[in-house]
Amino acid sequence: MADPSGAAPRRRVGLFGGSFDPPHLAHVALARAAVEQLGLDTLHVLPTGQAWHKARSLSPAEHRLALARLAFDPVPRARVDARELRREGPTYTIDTLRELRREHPDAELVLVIGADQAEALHGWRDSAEIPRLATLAIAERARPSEGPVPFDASHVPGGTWESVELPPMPVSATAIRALVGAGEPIDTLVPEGVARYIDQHHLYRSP
Ligand SMILES: Nc1ncnc2c1ncn2[C@@H]1O[C@H](COP(=O)(O)OP(=O)(O)OP(=O)(O)O)[C@@H](O)[C@H]1O
Ligand SMILES: O=C(O)c1ccc[n+]([C@@H]2O[C@H](COP(=O)([O-])O)[C@@H](O)[C@H]2O)c1
Repeated sequence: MADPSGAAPRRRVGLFGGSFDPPHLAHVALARAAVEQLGLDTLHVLPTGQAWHKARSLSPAEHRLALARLAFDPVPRARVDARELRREGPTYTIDTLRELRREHPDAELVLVIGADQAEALHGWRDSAEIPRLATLAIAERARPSEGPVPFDASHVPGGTWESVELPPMPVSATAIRALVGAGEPIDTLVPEGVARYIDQHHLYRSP
């Protein structure tokens, strides 16, 4: 229905961040579902720079950026945004939200995350400010051996969110790295171009 005030609807600008080491089919499905279901005008796909919250060090930025482009360039309205890879120091989503708020002062920002990250969100830098800058959109995440992660909404700062419906896809980048290390195929788990790039650059062959 048209807004009776005649005001144009606010643009919805999405953010979807991750280590993407490597990006896999659940990431791509989540990005597509977010664009469609949330009515996003744009989705910034943000490979993480320095992941302060992960124990292992990530693959070099140039590889993760190339892999992200191969995976997400075909997703309508998604654009791979390298700002977190270029930023000095640890990556905090709040910094990216503040930048995008300045760049899109009239838009609604929508932060897209999997349920596992939503449950950890209270531990993120300046987590209480996040729901003031962005609407949260949360996708269920399947565990490899069980059903979807039961999502506990009490963890969401601010208490409100939208959901992104995704068929359970029990795939993780950790499992893909392990398969490559063991010489097993990964073609059913990642986009074709991603599998080819991993092979050509000998990524993930040793732990
Ligand atoms: N299978 C999945 N289903 C739903 N969401 C997912 C899935 N895999 C990753 N995500 C979400 O995508 C975002 C980026 O995830 P990330 O790049 O860390 O992938 P990952 O598979 O969890 O990696 P790793 O195994 O290295 O921790 C996070 O918000 C995460 O919750
Ligand atoms: O801002 C933080 O403190 C923060 C803490 C943990 C994770 N994040 C972001 O959450 C996104 C998903 O993280 P991950 O670990 O699933 O790759 C990615 O964009 C990270 O930068 C952000």
